[in-house]
Amino acid sequence: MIRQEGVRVKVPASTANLGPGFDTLGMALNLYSWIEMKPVDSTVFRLHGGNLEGLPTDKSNLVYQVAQSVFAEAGVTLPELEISMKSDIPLTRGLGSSASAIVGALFAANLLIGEPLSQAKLFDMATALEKHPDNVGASLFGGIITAVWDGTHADVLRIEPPADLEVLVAIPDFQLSTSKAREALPKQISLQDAVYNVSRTSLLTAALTAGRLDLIPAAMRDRLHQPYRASLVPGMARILEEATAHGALGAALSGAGPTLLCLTDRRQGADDQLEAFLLEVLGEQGITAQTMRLKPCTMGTVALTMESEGSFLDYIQA
Ligand SMILES: Nc1ncnc2c1ncn2[C@@H]1O[C@H](COP(=O)(O)OP(=O)(O)O)[C@@H](O)[C@H]1O
Ligand SMILES: N[C@@H](CCOP(=O)(O)O)C(=O)O
Repeated sequence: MIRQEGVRVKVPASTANLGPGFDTLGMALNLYSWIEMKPVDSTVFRLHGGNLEGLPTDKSNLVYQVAQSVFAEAGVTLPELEISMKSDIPLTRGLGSSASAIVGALFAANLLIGEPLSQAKLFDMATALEKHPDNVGASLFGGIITAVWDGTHADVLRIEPPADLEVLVAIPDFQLSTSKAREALPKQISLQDAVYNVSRTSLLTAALTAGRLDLIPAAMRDRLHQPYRASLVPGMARILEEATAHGALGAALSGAGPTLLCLTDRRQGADDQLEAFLLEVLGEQGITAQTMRLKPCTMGTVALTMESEGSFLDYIQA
């Protein structure tokens, strides 16, 4: 059954790794993108807002391509689509814009044709496209996720974020593609560094599950990827080293960067001092950055009602 009236979905941004959990931990954030998809006679794209500037408006667009992969999997032919998008997630900054586009497209396309594919299937497809499960898992399921990918199938467990956990991000004014930041990584690491990360990822996962924010400073440290990416984000090494002295529970590169992320405890209210520190360190390197105070998003991707009379933009701005 094809929904001729179309569908609308809302997808959260995500931060991957949380420091040590490279390619396995992800957390959804209360920053969103929206996609509307309708069957039409001739494909058209409506991209709203500055974050989507420059993206393709033809059938090479990622969202169109991903939607077609859902239709192919379900044995449905639907080559012409009207796709409207708006996103508050800055592009190529380490806040999961590509994952939100992939997950939103999979979710919307599946909804448009009556949901023949399960959530687990959508997650496998999303991970195969994104190549790692952390961002797509968080955007699809919400909250904090820990996931593994065997190349075909992804297993995931969702963790409810601790109530007092908050997030401060500094988003530098330059883009850093995930592929470039992955090229900086070594092919091999020492057993000592592997143990360093396995132990901290385990502790961080357990601490988040148990709401033990006091364990985050010890757990949120990494030797697998951040040291190799530090030269790509000037100021990052100092921020990771000193953020806890300025009120953070822990600091990390958000995903592949360049955004820097601090976890904070709402009860400590240290954000002003921490924000000033982040901006000062980046500023010393000649980098201007935008800060955002965010929260973990407990919801994953959700369908929005199409009953409203208003346009896509009226609807999402209401
Ligand atoms: N809404 C969208 N529609 C189409 N492509 C998108 C969309 N959002 C992101 N992308 C693609 O994803 C790329 C960014 O992915 P990536 O380098 O992994 O950074 P990020 O950390 O933002 O996910 C963009 O350059 C663009 O090609
Ligand atoms: N685990 C990946 C996460 C990339 O996240 P993104 O938001 O930068 O796409 C990595 O660290 O490469």
